[in-house]
Amino acid sequence: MTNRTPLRLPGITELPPSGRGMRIGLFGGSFNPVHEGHLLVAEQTLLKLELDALWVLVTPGNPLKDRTELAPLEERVRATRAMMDHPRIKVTGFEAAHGFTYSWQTVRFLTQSLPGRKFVWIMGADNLVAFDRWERWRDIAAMLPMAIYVRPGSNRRAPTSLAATALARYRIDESDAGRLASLKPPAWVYLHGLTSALSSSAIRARRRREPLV
Ligand SMILES: Nc1ncnc2c1ncn2[C@@H]1O[C@H](COP(=O)(O)OP(=O)(O)OP(=O)(O)O)[C@@H](O)[C@H]1O
Ligand SMILES: O=C(O)c1ccc[n+]([C@@H]2O[C@H](COP(=O)([O-])O)[C@@H](O)[C@H]2O)c1
Repeated sequence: MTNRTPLRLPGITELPPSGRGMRIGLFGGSFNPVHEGHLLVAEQTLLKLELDALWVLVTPGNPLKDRTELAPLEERVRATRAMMDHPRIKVTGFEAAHGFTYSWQTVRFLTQSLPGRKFVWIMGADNLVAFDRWERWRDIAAMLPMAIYVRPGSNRRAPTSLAATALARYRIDESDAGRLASLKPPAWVYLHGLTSALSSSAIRARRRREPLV
């Protein structure tokens, strides 16, 4: 008998199973374009959550964002792979191939198809502010633990946002972040650490002003 579950996710290669169940961070994003703030979140959460791997999910399109300026998925996947060249990081655009629009679909698919893995949802503090507008956000919180990473501009609003307040009793102390992946959801942590003020929208705005940059 083997506990290896074959992965059928395009762009993700199988990793060796570990005795305690592999801990995998899911870091979804538009990456339009990718920047060093994304890399910072990826590296810091790998470390602080004691993850074995981080899967970067390049979305076909955030359902809450305007898509006028959205670069093609393949282009965003390619640039994100180049930026996140790290042995524990896998970058994939698999949500598009499955026709997933909402994160709850991705989370349900992964947690059901790979029950031996311990998944954690990762997002910046700005997304906690808007989390109550996500489709089936309470179901997401009930399906897997979540880690919120500090982000300049959102740190005052995020901890008192509607979703943070609704989920307040499930918040764990940052000193326990290494245990988060093993906790039964709902469970979440607000992570502090190195910060980056970079944003894709600011980069796009600069490119519009200075097209040759
Ligand atoms: N500088 C940053 N610090 C912390 N988290 C970040 C930072 N930039 C992006 N993130 C997080 O990374 C994920 C992907 O972000 P995304 O691709 O939307 O980039 P963005 O810079 O937020 O884009 P935009 O400015 O267009 O909203 C999100 O969870 C977001 O909160
Ligand atoms: O499912 C939703 O309703 C939903 C709403 C907003 C954002 N998301 C997801 O959140 C992740 C971060 O999005 P973004 O655009 O902030 O990088 C990305 O995986 C999106 O698909 C998901």
